[in-house]
Amino acid sequence: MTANTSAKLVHVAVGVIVDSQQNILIALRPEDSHQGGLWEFPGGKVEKGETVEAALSRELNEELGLTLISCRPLIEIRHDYPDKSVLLDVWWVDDFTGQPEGKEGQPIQWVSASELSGYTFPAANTPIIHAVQVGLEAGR
Ligand SMILES: Nc1nc2c([nH]c(=O)n2[C@@H]2O[C@H](COP(=O)(O)OP(=O)(O)OP(=O)(O)O)[C@@H](O)[C@H]2O)c(=O)[nH]1
Ligand SMILES: [Mg+2]
Repeated sequence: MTANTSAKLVHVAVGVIVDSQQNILIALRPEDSHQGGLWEFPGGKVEKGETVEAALSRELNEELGLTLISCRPLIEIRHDYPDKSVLLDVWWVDDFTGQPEGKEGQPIQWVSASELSGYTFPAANTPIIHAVQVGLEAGR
């Protein structure tokens, strides 16, 4: 049987969380996960019947213990990995409450926009990182 990649497109809600000092929160993906051992912007799969914002809010709570207050769309990226196709729906997270923790044991780190270039992310993230750097330079 021939796989139909578009039928398997995985819709993912992704948050670029920015604090008052313009630092960005990144997390390390577990070794045994898809694109494991690479850094990511927190988020996860949009469930059936869920809006992207609701998925983002749920994922930020599950993964980091944060409560989302406000977010705005940043960029949408469609990327085909050899084993999987993803639609990354990326949002600025401008306001949240709570102190982020790696609730699933994942290391987390606050980094400046320029420091992002020193971390290895999945291939799909290259245009996201560019958009974050341009956006923060322009004062969003
Ligand atoms: N969260 C997140 N996922 C990303 C990024 N870049 C990227 O290619 N992905 C891909 O998006 C897909 C879904 O993300 P995820 O693993 O966070 O999904 P999830 O939280 O629902 O995890 P689960 O499958 O263990 O329930 C993965 O295939 C992952 O490799 C990113 O910056 N953040
Ligand atoms: Mg996730």
